Amino acid sequence: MKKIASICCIGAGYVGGPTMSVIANKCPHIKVTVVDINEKRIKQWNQDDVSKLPVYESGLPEIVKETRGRNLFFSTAIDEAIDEADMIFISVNTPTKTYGKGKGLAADLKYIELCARNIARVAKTDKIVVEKSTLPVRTAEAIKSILHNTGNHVNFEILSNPEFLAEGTAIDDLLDADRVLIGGDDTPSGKEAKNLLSSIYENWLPKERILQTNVWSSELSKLVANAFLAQRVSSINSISALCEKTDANIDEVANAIGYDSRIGPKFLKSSVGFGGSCFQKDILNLVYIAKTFGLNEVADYWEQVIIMNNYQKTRFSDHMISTMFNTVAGKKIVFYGWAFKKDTNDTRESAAIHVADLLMEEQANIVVYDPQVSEERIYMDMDYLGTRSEAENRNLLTVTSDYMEATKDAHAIAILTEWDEFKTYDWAQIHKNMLKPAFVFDGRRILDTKHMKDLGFDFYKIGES
Ligand SMILES: NC(=O)c1ccc[n+]([C@@H]2O[C@H](COP(=O)([O-])OP(=O)(O)OC[C@H]3O[C@@H](n4cnc5c(N)ncnc54)[C@H](O)[C@@H]3O)[C@@H](O)[C@H]2O)c1
Ligand SMILES: O=c1ccn([C@@H]2O[C@H](COP(=O)(O)OP(=O)(O)O[C@H]3O[C@H](CO)[C@@H](O)[C@H](O)[C@H]3O)[C@@H](O)[C@H]2O)c(=O)[nH]1
Repeated sequence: MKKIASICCIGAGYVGGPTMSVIANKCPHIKVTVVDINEKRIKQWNQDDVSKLPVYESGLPEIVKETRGRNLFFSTAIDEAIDEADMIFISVNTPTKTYGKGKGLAADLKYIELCARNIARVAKTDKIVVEKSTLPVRTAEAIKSILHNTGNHVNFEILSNPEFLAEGTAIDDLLDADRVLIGGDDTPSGKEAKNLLSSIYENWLPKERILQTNVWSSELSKLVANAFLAQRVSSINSISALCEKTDANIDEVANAIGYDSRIGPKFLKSSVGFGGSCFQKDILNLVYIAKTFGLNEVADYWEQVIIMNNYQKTRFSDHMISTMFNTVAGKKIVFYGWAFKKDTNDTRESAAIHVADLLMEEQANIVVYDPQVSEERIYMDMDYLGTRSEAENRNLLTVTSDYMEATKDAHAIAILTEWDEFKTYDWAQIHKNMLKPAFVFDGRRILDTKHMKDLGFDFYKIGES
């Protein structure tokens, strides 16, 4: 078996950056170059101060500091890196299509195709091309077709190696992955490529955790894993609505069912709704694939997970409005948290965006505090929705770095992200600062109901009557 001496990864985002940092760190004998068309992002990856990397992940700065410049490089010289590499990972974004056929459902593969064409144009020696991005089933076929029709007699082996890391715990997830999935052809060269990729992960993971499948099983498993995880969140959130109408408590119900070893305790935390760049996109993709094959019942079944998630976000904002005497116009509402979950600066599909949008439709004045998300990002999220003008967004929503000052004369606080620091705030002081009745809407179930009520708050916690 030949050896891999040089890897190139196209896409220096939330997956490409951390994944390649860990590979480079664990494989000092391999040169790893991460390339991107986004010059600003590459500059950020290369800056001296590793606390300001473009991706905020615990443990990442230390790994980058140790490895960058040794065998880890970030660059915009894409062609050069492709030319030099034995193995090329494609880790570019695959958002939901916003135009044309499959609009709103299918994955937009234009970035993937551009990568494939770039590789086809530049490669002069045989390459293993690895799909790291999440892709619809049979995308590898399309990539293969582009690469095999270049006419320059280079052999390409295409592998699917979807990533399962979750943001906020990316480094731990990579270092101690439950499993690594490698899909590829069962031809001799396909098997050799799978084994070569496997040998990279074997530098730090036990061989039993590295699964080899055919390429389509691998592509489909990624979508299905996310669909199952999201389904658990939507299932528990559907029950949270029922708990609010009865005297049941959603954490007690989750705990009770999670004790059943067949169900298990994880991913049963009720919330204002799941966000993140993957769950919704991947389920929509699954729905689209099912519809394409005429499997409408299958499509409807999975679509319900998203319908329930949208319901949860709307239900939360509707409850805020009805509790505050059916009007929030001109009222100051402080948002604690904007990221889609704690310990990340990623805001894609964050429930906070949708809750803010609905409240702003009612003319509320939103003040956002998030320990990691920038003001620029928050305005980009709101402007992207296109609900109102940029000027109106800036008029109705402001961003603060002072979580305590923000509560002065506020009518309400809504907790949209479960950042640990929110639990340690001086809530007695916050109560003093606010107008009365002082409303707190806990969309993440992080505050103690009795304590908050004892302090005098009008307190609502999702999943509790
Ligand atoms: N974010 C996650 O937690 C996560 C986890 C598992 C899988 N995934 C999947 O991994 C893929 C990447 O996700 P991400 O969150 O890292 O995306 P991202 O948007 O953070 O990063 C993608 C990067 O690719 C670059 N890019 C796009 N086209 C390019 C081209 N032609 N040449 C060079 N660079 C190009 C973009 O500039 C961007 O920096 C997606 O398919 C996603 O579904 C994401
Ligand atoms: O019990 C739970 C668990 C999660 N969430 C929410 O669900 C969303 C997604 O959370 P999580 O899965 O932890 O983060 P992601 O980074 O989106 O990771 C998911 O999506 C990635 C991209 O495909 C996959 O690689 C991961 O395996 C998969 O967990 C977030 O808004 C969470 O707040 C809940 O509300 N309740």
